[in-house]
Amino acid sequence: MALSFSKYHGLGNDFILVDNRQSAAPCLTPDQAQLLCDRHFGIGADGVIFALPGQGGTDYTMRIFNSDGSEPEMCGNGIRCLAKFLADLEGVGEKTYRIHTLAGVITPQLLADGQVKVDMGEPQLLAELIPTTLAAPGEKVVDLPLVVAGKTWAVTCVSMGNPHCLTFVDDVDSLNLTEIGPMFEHHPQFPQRTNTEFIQVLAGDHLKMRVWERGAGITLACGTGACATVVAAVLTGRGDRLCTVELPGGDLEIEWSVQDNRLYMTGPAQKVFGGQTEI
Ligand SMILES: N[C@@H](CCC[C@H](N)C(=O)O)C(=O)O
Repeated sequence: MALSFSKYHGLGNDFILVDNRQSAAPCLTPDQAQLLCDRHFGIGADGVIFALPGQGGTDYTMRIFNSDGSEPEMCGNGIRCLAKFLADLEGVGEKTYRIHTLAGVITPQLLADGQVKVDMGEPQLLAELIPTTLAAPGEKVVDLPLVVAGKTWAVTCVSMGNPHCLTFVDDVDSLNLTEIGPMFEHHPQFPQRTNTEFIQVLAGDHLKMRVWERGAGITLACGTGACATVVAAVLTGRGDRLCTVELPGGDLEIEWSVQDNRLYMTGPAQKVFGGQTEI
């Protein structure tokens, strides 16, 4: 069977976008998505995103498979790419979409300058909502000790619909993420695995972050992770509510609003190419 696809990226976090508007179920299995994401034997991507019909009065539904075939609840860079993909399909410019995701309704807005601003919703902080067993149900995980690779890390946990474990370090570039990333991801205290962000504070409004993603490994950027980074920085008194988060693929502007407790993420989304592949 031939599959038409488009490839987009948000700061180098890259996705295969599939027009799945004719059916409520993704047209690929997790195994097929995993093959397409392979950088040697497939198209190459951090994940596959499906644009499905909207549910519950929304414009569209987003489903996503990570490059290992697992299905996350949300993807920040991915939803900016999806918004751009939908606008390209519809032939429109500035527009706001209401997108149903497994993490609730998310609202990306295409701006006049080509950037996409996304209302990412409210962060969840209670241990059982991350989920993690690092604290009792009803409690938050803020700067609590976690032993990984023989070292004690002070970690903060935040859910942006998907799980994030965040830790502040003196020098992000010196870390061997390939070695320690999988140990955080599969740590028994994260029953649904976790994304892990390593953060260096450059200034109160400027945080440098590297990420090991659940189901994808090292990526050049993570939108939900950037939002979780600002939440962790504010909770631990290390950063401001309005921050530039510097990632290997570029910068995201993140605001954690005092007014409505929601996270707002602004960044780019770019089409790379389109094509057809056999599956
Ligand atoms: N890159 C994403 C997050 C994708 C999902 C993540 N790997 C997970 O399993 O939760 C982003 O930009 O948010």
